[in-house]
Amino acid sequence: MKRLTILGSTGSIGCQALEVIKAHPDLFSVTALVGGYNVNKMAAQCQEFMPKYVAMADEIAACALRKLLDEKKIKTEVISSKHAACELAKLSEVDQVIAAIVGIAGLLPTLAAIEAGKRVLLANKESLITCGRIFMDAVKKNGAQLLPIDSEHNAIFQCFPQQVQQRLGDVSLVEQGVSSIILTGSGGPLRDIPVAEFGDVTPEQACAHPNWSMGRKISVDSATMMIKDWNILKHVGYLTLLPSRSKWCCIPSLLFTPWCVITTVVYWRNWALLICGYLLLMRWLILIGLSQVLTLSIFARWER
Ligand SMILES: NC(=O)C1=CN([C@@H]2O[C@H](COP(=O)(O)OP(=O)(O)OC[C@H]3O[C@@H](n4cnc5c(N)ncnc54)[C@H](OP(=O)(O)O)[C@@H]3O)[C@@H](O)[C@H]2O)C=CC1
Ligand SMILES: CC(=O)[C@@H](O)[C@H](O)COP(=O)(O)O
Repeated sequence: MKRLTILGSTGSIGCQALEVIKAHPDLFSVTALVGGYNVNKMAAQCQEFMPKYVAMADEIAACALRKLLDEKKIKTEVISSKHAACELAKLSEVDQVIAAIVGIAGLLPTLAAIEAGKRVLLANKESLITCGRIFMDAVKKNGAQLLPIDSEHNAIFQCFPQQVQQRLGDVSLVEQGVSSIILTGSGGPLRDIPVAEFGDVTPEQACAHPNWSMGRKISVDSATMMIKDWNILKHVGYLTLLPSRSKWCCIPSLLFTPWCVITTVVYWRNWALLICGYLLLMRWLILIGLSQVLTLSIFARWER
């Protein structure tokens, strides 16, 4: 039984992670949840998953949550200090941490989990974009594991042999025979809107991705294609690849695939190429990460 802390449990990735856990109660259990300000959603999650601890982003949200939990006689301990999320990320009784707080707020709790030597399933792109080298050094120093669970990085990860997967951040992909890596981009909801009309686009339009159901920040990053720049920056930190040392390609004009099925192509020096993608289910990636299998050898029960 793997015991988990979920950072950002009230968000899109967090809720999907809880769906995975709910479908596999014999394999995974929730020890701690961390949310921001969505008190009602957190109360519902506490009622369903009975975590031992919860952290909220501020004391107002924590007080409101304590009140709701008291009414329902739920015993979860609710905290909200400055370091509350970090404390729950490094609990000794926790095996794995899902890092799915959006933005820079996710940095310190994720780093705390790494410093505690946890296996970290990383959705928070921002940590590697801003602090890739620091994070990868901390992974090595503390014997932690970092597994990407956003679609692009997980797809690349799946294309590598196990000896590379186990040494990411500490191995030269060029020396391992990788020639280049291509990301695809769908263009999201604005794909067919001329740039000249972007000024009239509403937040709701920008967040209405035709294929993925994601939080608002990542949806806007996808709609503006900024997400692809983020992803390249993130690769540089995560894979220890400097753009000058390897050919980095992100060619939306060539690989503008509206379906979001193939996310990555890895070219090898021997002319082999490995293509990976997912059928629009973040739950698959989460399950692969949680179950510690590197290939799709586990059958997802909710699909039966
Ligand atoms: N959604 C997806 O399919 C994908 C997401 N990602 C990445 O995963 C991360 C999460 O994305 P997503 O789930 O879409 O985002 P959401 O906006 O849906 O959720 C964000 C989560 O972060 C929490 N949060 C926000 N601010 C704070 C804070 N100050 N302290 C503690 N918690 C906070 C929110 O809490 P609350 O709502 O309670 O305020 C919520 O639980 C992002 O970095 C994104 O780039 C990567 C690949 C795919
Ligand atoms: C689900 C996920 O991880 C996103 O990063 C997604 O891949 C965005 O892709 P598009 O911007 O190409 O739609």
